[in-house]
Amino acid sequence: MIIAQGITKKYGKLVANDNIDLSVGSGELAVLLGPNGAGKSTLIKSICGLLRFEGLITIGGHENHTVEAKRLLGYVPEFPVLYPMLTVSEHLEFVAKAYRLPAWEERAEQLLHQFEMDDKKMKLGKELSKGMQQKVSVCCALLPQPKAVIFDEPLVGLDPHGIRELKAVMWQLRDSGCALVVSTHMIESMEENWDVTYIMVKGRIERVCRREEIKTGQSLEDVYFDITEGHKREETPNE
Ligand SMILES: Nc1ncnc2c1ncn2[C@@H]1O[C@H](COP(=O)(O)OP(=O)(O)OP(=O)(O)O)[C@@H](O)[C@H]1O
Repeated sequence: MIIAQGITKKYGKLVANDNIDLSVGSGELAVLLGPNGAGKSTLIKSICGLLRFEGLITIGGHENHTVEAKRLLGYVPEFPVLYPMLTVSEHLEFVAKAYRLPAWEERAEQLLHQFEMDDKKMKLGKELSKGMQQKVSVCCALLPQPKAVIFDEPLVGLDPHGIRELKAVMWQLRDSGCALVVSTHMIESMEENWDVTYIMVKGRIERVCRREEIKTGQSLEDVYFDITEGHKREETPNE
């Protein structure tokens, strides 16, 4: 569903993404890991069509800058960007109209309820806390029922209920056949349900690891530190 081939992105002389290949199928959850500055957000922005890059990215077989690709793709950015003078309800209405969604109201209600935003519908974007903005951003991305969703650090700023709900939503999306890419530093939060992990270091994919490849007792965190620090963490007696 999401295919990136030979992606190179330079900011001046800095090569932020160096010849990256990534492929995420329908019903697959890919985790994107890497230290600060590894190039994760750059890759995500390229996939979402927000940056110019060298290489080819397709969503459901459509080149990523096309309207067809954009219809299929949902994006939850690292930092939510809301309209300060639109209410929460108006944000969802705006998305519904932009995507020409039929009968979207019930789904919008259900999403807002799921993230405990029922009583915030009339609040303006500028009146929302960071976590509330994040929840609205998630609701807006999911309203058009995308077939592929990219989450950039989605759990940061959410309260425990929001984290639980968003994780549940991700698993539901995956089970319903959606392709997911989740970039995060909160490795533990993804341990339960990942299918493939891409570990980026200095603009390159250093390791692609499928769940079935990791050894019994090995965690995603272990795999990460193996790659980024070149050795396994010493196990503590409690692990
Ligand atoms: N707009 C920009 N102009 C110039 N350099 C940039 C720009 N955006 C990112 N970079 C650089 O590109 C590299 C990759 O940044 P990117 O934000 O993609 O990393 P990241 O893996 O998402 O990091 P983090 O985990 O800290 O969010 C970094 O060296 C960063 O300084």
